[in-house]
Amino acid sequence: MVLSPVLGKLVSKRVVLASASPRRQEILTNVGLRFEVVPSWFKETLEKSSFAAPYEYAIETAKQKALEVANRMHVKHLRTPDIVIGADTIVTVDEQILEKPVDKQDAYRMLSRLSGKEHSVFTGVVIIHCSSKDNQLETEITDFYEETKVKFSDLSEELLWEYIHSGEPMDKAGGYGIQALGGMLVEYVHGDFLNVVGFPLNHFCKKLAELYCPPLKHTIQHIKHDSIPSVDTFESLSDGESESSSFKEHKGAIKLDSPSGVICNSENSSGVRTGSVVPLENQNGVSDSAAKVPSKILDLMDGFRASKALFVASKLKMFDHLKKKSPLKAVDIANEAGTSVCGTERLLDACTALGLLEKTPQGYSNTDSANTYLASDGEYSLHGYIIHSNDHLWPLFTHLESAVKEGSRQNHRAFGKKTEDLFNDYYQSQEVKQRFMAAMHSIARLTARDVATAFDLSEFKTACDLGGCTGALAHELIQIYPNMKVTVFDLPEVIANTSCFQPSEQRVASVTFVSGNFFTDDLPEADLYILSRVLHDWPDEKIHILLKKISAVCRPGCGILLAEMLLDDEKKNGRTALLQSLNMLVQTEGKERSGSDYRGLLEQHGFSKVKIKLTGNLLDAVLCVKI
Ligand SMILES: Cc1cn([C@@H]2O[C@H](COP(=O)(O)OP(=O)(O)OP(=O)(O)O)[C@@H](O)[C@H]2O)c(=O)[nH]c1=O
Repeated sequence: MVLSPVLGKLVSKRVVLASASPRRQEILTNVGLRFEVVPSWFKETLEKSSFAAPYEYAIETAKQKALEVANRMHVKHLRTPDIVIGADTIVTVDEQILEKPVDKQDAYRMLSRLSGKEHSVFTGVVIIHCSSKDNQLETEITDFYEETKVKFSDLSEELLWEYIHSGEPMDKAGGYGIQALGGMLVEYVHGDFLNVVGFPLNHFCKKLAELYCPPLKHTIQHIKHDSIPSVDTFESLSDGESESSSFKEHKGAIKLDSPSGVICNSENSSGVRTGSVVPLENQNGVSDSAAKVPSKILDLMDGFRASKALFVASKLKMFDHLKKKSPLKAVDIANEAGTSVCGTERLLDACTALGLLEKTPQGYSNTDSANTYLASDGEYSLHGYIIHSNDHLWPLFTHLESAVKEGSRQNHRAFGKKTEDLFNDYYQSQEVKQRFMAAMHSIARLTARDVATAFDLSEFKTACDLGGCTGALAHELIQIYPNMKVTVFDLPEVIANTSCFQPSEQRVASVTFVSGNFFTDDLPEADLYILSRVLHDWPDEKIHILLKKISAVCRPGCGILLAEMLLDDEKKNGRTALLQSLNMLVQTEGKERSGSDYRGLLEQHGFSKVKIKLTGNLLDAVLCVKI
């Protein structure tokens, strides 16, 4: 990947964003960084007058936010993160620091000060590298700030109040959001736009490049003093693992500053190569046509081949063999897996090109990602979900065309039987049941931390995870909220098979398993009801039945926590969630919904204060409280 090798250095690290700001999450998610969001509880109350310059205040606040999270995660015996990122954005005008307005009057005070003038927006950023020595947290802190100048037009009273009543100013420094309605107030911006939005991405990448990729001697002349190292410098650092499809479109179209070459695409179905710098004399006319190659479309055409290569390598346990011993030659792996040598070699080579394996003259080895996510014993292994995708979703997706024509699920076509109840199918054979539970478990393990920390849930003393399956989320919750007791409520055939998914060393006593059907049986009492990947299985009518039932047993102050992939309101961005909605079409009567859709459903049953959090992980979170 040309653009993201610096971020790629963070792939195998546990990165935490210590910020509740949805804008920061979005900026970092958009560039393919994988991170957990753990909002800081640090109160922004440092004495401003004790700082010589406003940026010092922003940096110190960012530092305190990040340190609070690093300490909390360490002290609570959670896995200490590798890196915590904190940020603080402030606006300064007439030597005054403006933070987020406390009420509409305060927003009016701020915006009228900014009217017709130039002001500065500073974001202080802190990157903390954490380690644990003798149970003590050790930190190495890197900080920086970015300043952007913004000028507002003269704002009339009417405009000011209309803007304030839109609600947009309230959670934003200086009382405006340049990325939305607030953009209409702005005459000019000098500097990094994203810095105003809340995170100076360019400067952040430079810092990472400084920290992780000190320039090699022979490339120094390519790096302008004030720029992110130019793409040919990144090229030599690129590790296939960091490849993310959202950047691929740029490939083949980018001409390097360096006179020595052009970037073209590695072998795809059109026979055009990608990813390497090709000297001019070797181009064979590729450079002219490369700009015209529709890389994104070609990648999509290849998408099913790549998925299937991953599925088959997982099914044949190749990542497990390589985790046990590596490097291994194709012939050794073929012997282990009982497969042909020529077929195995092609599969391993394809997996190497997909960035899942590394290949040297000594043989093949797993990448760090493959060890973590693809080997079946990895802590965050996706093996269960991959096998479910291969054995269950793949056949269903071959009938997508019928699903789209008919607007309904295709279980009868894929598996030759009509499904009256989705889960009947899953649970009638032991093998299918185990496979489905392993799939749900792997997604739950991967997302549980982000869901559990999306909001401060410490006020809820008891929780009931309806359809909580193996209890993965329940176990995460009691780690983070040690005083919480969690009941996992699921069908008897699920509860009977949870034992092999239980953690060995945790305080298991705080998690209780109760069997029942949430549509037909009484619900256990709880302060907080959790529905993780449940509502997306059902049409609105069924959701109303369930929410009505939960509402009836909820006392005022009790809550519901939803964990779902949230669609954007316009249903046009976020391909994972939109593809997941197709996934629901082929196998259920349900669908994915937006945060506003869920808000609407919840409010009809007396739940209010609906808060929506995009976590940057596969599942987002929605919290609401019964009034
Ligand atoms: C000027 C401006 C600011 N913001 C937001 O203002 C918040 C600043 O507050 P903070 O204290 O730095 O962050 P926070 O939101 O309280 O989150 P946290 O990091 O948890 O303290 C951040 O959200 C920014 O995006 C915009 O979205 N657009 C703009 O044009």
